Amino acid sequence: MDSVIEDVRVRKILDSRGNATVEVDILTWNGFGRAAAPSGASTGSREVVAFPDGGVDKIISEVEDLISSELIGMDAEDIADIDLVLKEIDGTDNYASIGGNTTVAVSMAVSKAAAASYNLPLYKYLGGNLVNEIPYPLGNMMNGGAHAGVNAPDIQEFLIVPVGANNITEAVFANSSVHKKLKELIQTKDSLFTGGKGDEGGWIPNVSNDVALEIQAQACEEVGDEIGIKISPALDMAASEFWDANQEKYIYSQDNVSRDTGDQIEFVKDIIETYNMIYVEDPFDEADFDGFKELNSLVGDKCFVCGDDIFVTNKEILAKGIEMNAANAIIIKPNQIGSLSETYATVKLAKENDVAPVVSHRSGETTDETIAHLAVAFGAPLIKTGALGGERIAKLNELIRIEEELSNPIMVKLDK
Ligand SMILES: O=C(O)[C@@H](CO)OP(=O)(O)O
Ligand SMILES: [Mg+2]
Repeated sequence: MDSVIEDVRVRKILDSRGNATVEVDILTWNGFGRAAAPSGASTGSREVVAFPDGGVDKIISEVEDLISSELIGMDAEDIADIDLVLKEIDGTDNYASIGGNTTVAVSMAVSKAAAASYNLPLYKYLGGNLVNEIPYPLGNMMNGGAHAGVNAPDIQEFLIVPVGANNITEAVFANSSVHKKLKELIQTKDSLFTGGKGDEGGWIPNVSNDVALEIQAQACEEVGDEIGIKISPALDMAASEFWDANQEKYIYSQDNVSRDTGDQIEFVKDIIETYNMIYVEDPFDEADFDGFKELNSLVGDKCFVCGDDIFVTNKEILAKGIEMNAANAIIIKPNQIGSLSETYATVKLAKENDVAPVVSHRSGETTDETIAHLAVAFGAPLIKTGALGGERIAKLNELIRIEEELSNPIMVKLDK
């Protein structure tokens, strides 16, 4: 009774890139939940459709009433049924008619309303009372590729993990210190640097991929020494973005080099070993399961080899990856798959097979903090949500609040 849905509101709001997205309010008899959908720039081709033609305006004018007339009277606790109803309203297998961004925002808002109806925070409502592990934040330090301008490195994200941090506050401040240090280091290598930042708040240096890797490692070491904890470098290469299917090569335009899959395996392995990378995401094109498999067999014991565009939070595609042993980690982005229950099914399959779920933001974000709760509820070892910028710190600061609320919080144990 407490969680019966009484009202559904959908509105058009801004995201961090200045594009339109949806925000959904769900009112129950005794609670309220609000969630907004993010959006990607380097999207996997098998992600569900974000919005149909007509965009958010079509959702407001044509879809809001359809959704609210179905959902009002349903119990927000019945998230699996609600997600099915949304799928039925949509009627396609990839949310092409009402948009996965619409359905994911409804799905998350419904769960938040259900939690609020019983006066529980979302992480506790979903994860249970015994949940006490905090994920390490993968902080975004420098941006290239589709998240930056023309003269930036081809590698999309130079990330770090403060693996020695004892709590989330120490972790997020370690990340912001490395971000500050990198500003100084970039200035020594790039005389034209104006302090420009990419979509996720990382700096955009006008340097080669190699120089970026070097200063990334230097910043980790110097700040790590200053504050007395280990900080490890990590990458999201987003390699689908610079894979040329005709030439069958990875094109590094900033360095004037192209690499076939064999060269790419060697190149990435070498980077991982030289810099002790703890995590590398999308080192190959989304269709290159064999490249993933080979790299995972070479370095999977010491590095998270993580699939984003290759798996798109899709349980069936992950099953193929598990069968091939293509990766030991998977990016979890609820809007790639369109609902909370489908997201959970993928997380469950990953965990059952020792594939680490890494809950992630998108490059276009809002101040919605839901993924902080999902990461804790799912027991994710890592959360990827930037380091700075209002829409990024919304999640990081929420993790600080969650940690404060827990009676016996611990940082999750990383097995790399
Ligand atoms: O590639 C990624 O992992 C994400 C987030 O960092 O970018 P986008 O949202 O553009 O897909
Ligand atoms: Mg990625």
